[in-house]
Amino acid sequence: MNKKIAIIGSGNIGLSLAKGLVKADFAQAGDIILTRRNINHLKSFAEAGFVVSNNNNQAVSNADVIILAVLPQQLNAVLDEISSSIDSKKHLVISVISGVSCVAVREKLGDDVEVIRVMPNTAIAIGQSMTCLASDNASDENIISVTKMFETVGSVVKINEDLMTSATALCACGIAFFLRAIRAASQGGVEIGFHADEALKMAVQTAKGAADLLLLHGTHPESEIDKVTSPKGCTIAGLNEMEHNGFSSSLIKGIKLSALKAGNLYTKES
Ligand SMILES: NC(=O)C1=CN([C@@H]2O[C@H](COP(=O)(O)OP(=O)(O)OC[C@H]3O[C@@H](n4cnc5c(N)ncnc54)[C@H](O)[C@@H]3O)[C@@H](O)[C@H]2O)C=CC1
Ligand SMILES: O=C(O)[C@@H]1CCC=N1
Repeated sequence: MNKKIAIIGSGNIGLSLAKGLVKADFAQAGDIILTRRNINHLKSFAEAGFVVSNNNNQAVSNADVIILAVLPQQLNAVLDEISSSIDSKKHLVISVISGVSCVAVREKLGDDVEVIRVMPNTAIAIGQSMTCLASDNASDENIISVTKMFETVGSVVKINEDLMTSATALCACGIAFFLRAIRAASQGGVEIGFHADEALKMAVQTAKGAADLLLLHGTHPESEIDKVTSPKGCTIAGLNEMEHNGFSSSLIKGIKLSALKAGNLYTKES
């Protein structure tokens, strides 16, 4: 892509995205402007060729695609700051911010600005994001081009905007949920005899294998589980013990709470 990209708010997700886009050869580091209030934190990125700045307006003026990646509670100040530099004919605005509608972004930036909400996860840094995308006013052309952009760094699903907070919980927060499950498995591994480093390696590869089975076979988890659970065997014994202790229920409840929270992270007044 020969368009310039400004990432406004280069923290965890902004930097993961920047790394992923360069790794995927979608953009050159020099075509990505990273902003942050304290650019000392972006030293390694500047050394890697990214343009770094603490001037959001200058970044917006020098870019075509504006990616908003600050925290919800930091957004209003940023929108007020950049609104005069936004040109609806030139700029496409992409927001990765949880719980903020396209309408809310346009209320500050202007009615005719095209806004696309995108919900990636941190695996975007290695091209493995599950990214959900929604918009209420973007042209088909821009939806297609943003879909292609995020497909270079993972899978993309277009959803209705009202499901965006659910996507946040399942996919963006989901990274943490699965990581915690892997950590717990490795802790179990230590208790039954492995050193921590080997237990972690074993748990990680086993989790990867489980996910890949579903991706490559296109099967339902339960059908793969059926292949592991020998009658009167040790898998079903362990699995049922986990269920008696609320394994599925606790994941479901956590995802529901995260989705609820994701919908309440932003207030227009903040
Ligand atoms: N971390 C994640 O896995 C994901 C986060 N998100 C969303 O992305 C947004 C950012 O999340 P994180 O990266 O986790 O937060 P973060 O706190 O790591 O990053 C936010 C960055 O914005 C910078 N910032 C704050 N005010 C600024 C300003 N006025 N000008 C320029 N930079 C400014 C901060 O210095 C910080 O580096 C949030 O809205 C979150 O909901 C979405 C998907 C996944
Ligand atoms: O925890 C959060 O609020 C952000 C949104 C999705 C992932 N991290």
